[in-house]
Amino acid sequence: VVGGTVSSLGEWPWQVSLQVKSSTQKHFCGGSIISNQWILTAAHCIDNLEIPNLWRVYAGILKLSEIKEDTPFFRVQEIVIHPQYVIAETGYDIALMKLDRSMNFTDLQWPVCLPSKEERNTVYTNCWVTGWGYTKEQDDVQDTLQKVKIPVISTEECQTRYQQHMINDKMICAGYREGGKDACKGDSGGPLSCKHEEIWYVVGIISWGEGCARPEQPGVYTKVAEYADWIIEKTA
Ligand SMILES: Cc1c(O)cccc1C(=O)Nc1cccc2ccc(C(=N)N)cc12
Repeated sequence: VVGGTVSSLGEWPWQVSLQVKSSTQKHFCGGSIISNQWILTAAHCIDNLEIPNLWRVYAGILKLSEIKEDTPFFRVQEIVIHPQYVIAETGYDIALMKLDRSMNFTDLQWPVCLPSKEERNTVYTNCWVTGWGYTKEQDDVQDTLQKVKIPVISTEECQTRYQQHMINDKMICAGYREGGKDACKGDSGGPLSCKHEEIWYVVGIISWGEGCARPEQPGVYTKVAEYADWIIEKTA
């Protein structure tokens, strides 16, 4: 996250760190708890890492340095990638991870609400991006979960900022015209969380952007409401 501040423990209880255990173990992407057995993330996080057993899901964490050998994690039993996904920039950048066991909810690990298809036209005015990703384009993963408030912008404004791309109606964009605040590499798969009538929804999934926090280059997110039916079908 660029231009953000540190979060407090339990502030974003649906945020998880998706880590890959190979010869080493490291944070790869963010994700959101949407039920006691399913994590919502970005399909591009899984590129060439489709083997469920590689992944470890850490919930209820604020600092990545908290994670030790004996820190509990969830294994992944199944990975579901949207069938139309190719690369983040052309959309369908959405995936689901089924946990190997049901998660007990606590104050520190708790699901976020999914926006329904009917809420596709809701105007969200209180949206935040969270993650352990880069704080500038050439950076590294951060230790403490960061947060930053970012306004949603219209699809037409977003399309004018990305002339070389097709911003379709299954994408949602957020950013400041002057830049300075944005998601970045390492935040991918994490939520664009919006509070609407006292309830938090995962309105977007951190997907892509030209650089990070550049002026007139907003962040592009997978618009979760457009995939409500797909998510319900796959997690039933
Ligand atoms: C290609 C690249 C890097 O190598 C390092 C940092 C950023 C980038 C980059 O161009 N964009 C990105 C690469 C990977 C994930 C990203 C997620 C969000 C955003 C965003 N701005 N909302 C940009 C991303």
